[in-house]
Amino acid sequence: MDKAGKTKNSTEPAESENWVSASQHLSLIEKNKRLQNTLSQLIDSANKNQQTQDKFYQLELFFLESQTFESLMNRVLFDLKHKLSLSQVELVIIDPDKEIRRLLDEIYGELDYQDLRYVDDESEVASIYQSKVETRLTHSDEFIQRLFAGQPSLSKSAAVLPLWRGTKLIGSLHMGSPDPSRFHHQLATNFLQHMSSIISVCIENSISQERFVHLSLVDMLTRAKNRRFFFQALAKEIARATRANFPVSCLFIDIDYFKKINDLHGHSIGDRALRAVADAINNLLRKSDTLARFGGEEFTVLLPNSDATQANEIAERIRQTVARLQVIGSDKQPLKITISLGVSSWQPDPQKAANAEDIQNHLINAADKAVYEAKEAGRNCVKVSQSRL
Ligand SMILES: Nc1nc2c(ncn2[C@@H]2O[C@H](COP(=O)(O)OP(=O)(O)OP(=O)(O)O)[C@@H](O)[C@H]2O)c(=O)[nH]1
Repeated sequence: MDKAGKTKNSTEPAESENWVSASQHLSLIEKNKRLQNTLSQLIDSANKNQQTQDKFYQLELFFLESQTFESLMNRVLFDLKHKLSLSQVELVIIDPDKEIRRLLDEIYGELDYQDLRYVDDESEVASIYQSKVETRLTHSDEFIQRLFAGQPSLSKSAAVLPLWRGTKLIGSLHMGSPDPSRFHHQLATNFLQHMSSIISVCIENSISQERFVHLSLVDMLTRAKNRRFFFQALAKEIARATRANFPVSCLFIDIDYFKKINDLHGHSIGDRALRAVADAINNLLRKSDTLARFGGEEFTVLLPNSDATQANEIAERIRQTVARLQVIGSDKQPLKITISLGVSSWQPDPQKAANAEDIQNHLINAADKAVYEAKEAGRNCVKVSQSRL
């Protein structure tokens, strides 16, 4: 019983138990401070993580938005460097049989990136990793030197990310930082790995997209470009020639008496002759020239930076080469294949501004007329248009 006569409840703590000593009180305050510190560090780190996640999320969207292989490469090789403050970015793409290189070459012509490297098979990528092909963060000078071989060493740490599509290795992405602690082996790699998966998907998608573009610009029989591509290339070339003050020339090429080849030897031998003519012309052209199949047995060639004299020489060389072709006919004898060629040229004149459409019409109409003259003159010859704009 207490002084008030109440019986003390046995479950209530004794007064001495309720009493907290000053030292215990201080220690609780300390503990609380520490907990608050830990909490604010956790919140800090969660915020930083959120910011990093947002940054990577934005980057991934940025990659996913690229419509062509060219724009994707610009984003991966240049923009990524700036957005993540990197010193070096290099991309390696596995391209067996050089199929991707050929495809891009045919669509874009010269599409050269210093930091884009193609290799023929997986083993060349595996050799970069030395051991297992998996995400690697390193500050090993020796590894970094080898990674960016041939370039001055600007990086003190690097992330090496394999690019997978499912279980298929399609390439490798290498990022270098001037900061030695940027890519250290304890850093969480999940953001980087996620980004590399997105880049893998984007690479595959953009290449599939380019395959469609290619189908719509190339003549399937002869592998020459089609009329649509020719007009696009011509418009681009006229703009470039105007800026740089270069001449542009066009050849119109028509196979002589082609109907007879079909009639005498059948359509499939006619097709073979068409392919042989296209290949022969293509082999005589520069990479920057464009051969297109304009219609049935008609081809056009766009010759950037060539004047009438140079174009005439090329036309004559093509004529002679085609005349020597050995395409075997249905009678097992070589066919007689000859072509008639018309040449047109245009040279920018600073005194006389011309509009692009007029230049285009002039080049096409003049070359077309010149082929007609070559046919009239007995075929198997070259005529150079004297018409000026
Ligand atoms: N085998 C084949 N023949 C084609 C193709 N496209 C067009 N041709 C044929 O090309 C022939 C063109 O004949 P014409 O326009 O009369 O000209 P040509 O016989 O070459 O006579 P000239 O041009 O006057 O020397 C036609 O018989 C078309 O059927 C094709 O893809 N394959």
